[in-house]
Amino acid sequence: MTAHIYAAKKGEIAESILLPGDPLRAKFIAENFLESPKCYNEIRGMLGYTGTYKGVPVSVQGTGMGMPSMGIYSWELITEYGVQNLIRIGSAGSFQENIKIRDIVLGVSASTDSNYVHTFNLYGTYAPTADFDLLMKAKLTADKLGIPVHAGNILSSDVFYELQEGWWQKWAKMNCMAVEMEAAALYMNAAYHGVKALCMLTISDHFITQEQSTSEEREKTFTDMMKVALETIV
Ligand SMILES: O=P(O)(O)O[C@H]1O[C@H](CO)[C@@H](O)[C@H]1O
Ligand SMILES: O=c1cc[nH]c(=O)[nH]1
Repeated sequence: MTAHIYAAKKGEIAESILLPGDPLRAKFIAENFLESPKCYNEIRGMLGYTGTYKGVPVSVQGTGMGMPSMGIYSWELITEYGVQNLIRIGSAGSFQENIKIRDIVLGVSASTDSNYVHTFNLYGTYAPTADFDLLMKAKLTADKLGIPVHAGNILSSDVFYELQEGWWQKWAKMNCMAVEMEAAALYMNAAYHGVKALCMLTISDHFITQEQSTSEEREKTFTDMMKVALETIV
C-alpha cells in the first residue's frame, strides 16, 4: 500500500513491469498481450494490471506525464512492491531525419532539463543511463523479431510546449535522437535503488517533417514496441 497505488497488496505487482505514460496504453497491453490480467490500481485513473506473458508474471502500469509523476510511480513500485525490471514504453518526438515516424528508439542515456536530480545531492552532473543488461537484451530481442531499433541519447524534458527559438536543433546537433518527458527520472530512481530500467520509445511525431500520430494511434498501435518490451522481460 502506497500513497498512489494503495489498493494493491504486496505480491500483486510482478518483478517486471512495463510503464507507458498513458494509462489507456496500459489497459490496451493488459487486454491484448497478457493472459488473465487483473487490475490492481485505478487510483487517479492511473491503471495498473498484473497478468502473465508466456507464463511469466508481468505488470503494466500507467505513469502519467512528466518527471514528477514518473518519479512517484517508479519510486513506489521499487520501494514498496519490490519491482526489479522497469521498462518505460513511451512516445517521443524525433529530432533526426533518419529517425522516422513509428521508428523505435532505445534510450541508452537520457539528457534532461529537469531538476529531479537535486534530491540525490550530488557534486557534479549526473548522467542518467539505462541498465546495460536490459538494453542489450532489448536490442537482441528486436533483432530476433526483425524489428529495427535506434539506440542512443534521448532528451527527457519538463516542457512539452517549449518556447525557446531553436531549442530542439541544439539537441539534434548533439546527436540527441528524440524528446520525451520521463526517462531521466526513471533512470535516476532505478540507479539509486539498484534495480534495472530501460526506456523504449516509438516516434509519434517529427520535428522536421511535422508528422503527428493521433492519440488513438499512440494508445493502441505501438504494438512492435510492446512486443519487444514483453519479449525482453520474459
Ligand atoms: O506517450 P507517453 O508514454 O506518455 O510519452 C510521451 O507523451 C507525453 C506527451 O504527450 C509525455 O508523457 C511523453 O513522455
Ligand atoms: O514528450 C513528447 C512526446 C512526443 N512528442 C513530443 O514532442 N514530446
